[in-house]
Amino acid sequence: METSLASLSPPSVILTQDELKKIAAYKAVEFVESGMVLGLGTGSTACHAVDRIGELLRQGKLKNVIGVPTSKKTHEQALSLGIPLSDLDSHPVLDLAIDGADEVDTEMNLVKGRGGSLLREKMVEGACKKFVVIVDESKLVPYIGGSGLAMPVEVVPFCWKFTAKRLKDLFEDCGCVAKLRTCCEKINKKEQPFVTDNGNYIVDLYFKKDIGDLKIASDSILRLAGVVEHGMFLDMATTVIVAGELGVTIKNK
Ligand SMILES: O=C[C@H](O)[C@H](O)[C@H](O)COP(=O)(O)O
Repeated sequence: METSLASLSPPSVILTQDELKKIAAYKAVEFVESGMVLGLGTGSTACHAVDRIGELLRQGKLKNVIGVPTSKKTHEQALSLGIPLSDLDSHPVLDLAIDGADEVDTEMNLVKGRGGSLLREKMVEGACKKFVVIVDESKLVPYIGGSGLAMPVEVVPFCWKFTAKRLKDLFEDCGCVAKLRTCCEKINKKEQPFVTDNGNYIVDLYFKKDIGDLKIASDSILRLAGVVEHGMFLDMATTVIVAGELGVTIKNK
């Protein structure tokens, strides 16, 4: 694993989190070449990368790029920018994907899916030769789950409470709390489940302690009937670009 510092001089003004996301995104788009088939990520950081790809295509600085979006939202964004689109059925091997993450640990393992797009992201990014992750420095954690925020699990709606209970029981020793994700829309003052692009629900897991061996944790979650996928992306990122107040760090596998 090699770590290098890109040449970005320390800013004289404090940058906002969104400006840092944009810096990481633009840096990642430098890896894009004409003729590539690209996985297009989802979320506020990936959105900057998709915008930039659209801009370079419009300017003629990139040509013949094809995008495979990881969500309906990114599909819409890419369409509006005139990026030619395809899917995994037609392009089962992609050259490069660029996407954000909710957490990045010291081994470049990720938590993704706080925006609800983890399943399509894992399918698309798992089919890429290179997967470039773009984050601002707030996403760096010492271990997965270390932010204290959600580790999302996509589950089928059928008896979701049963599945949520089994997920919680799996991680009882870590003080796990399992919560159904809801959306802002209420019907008769009642909160409604957040529904993914695939028609599923999300159960968010919160841990009080380190969950230990991530491969074991991953396998035990995936063994539960009712679980579709989880938001741990283990050993998938090939490059992580981190934008922080002191500049951009690029870490390669
Ligand atoms: O489902 C959402 C995706 O995994 C996003 O890549 C992740 O949540 C990071 O999003 P953002 O760049 O908005 O922080």
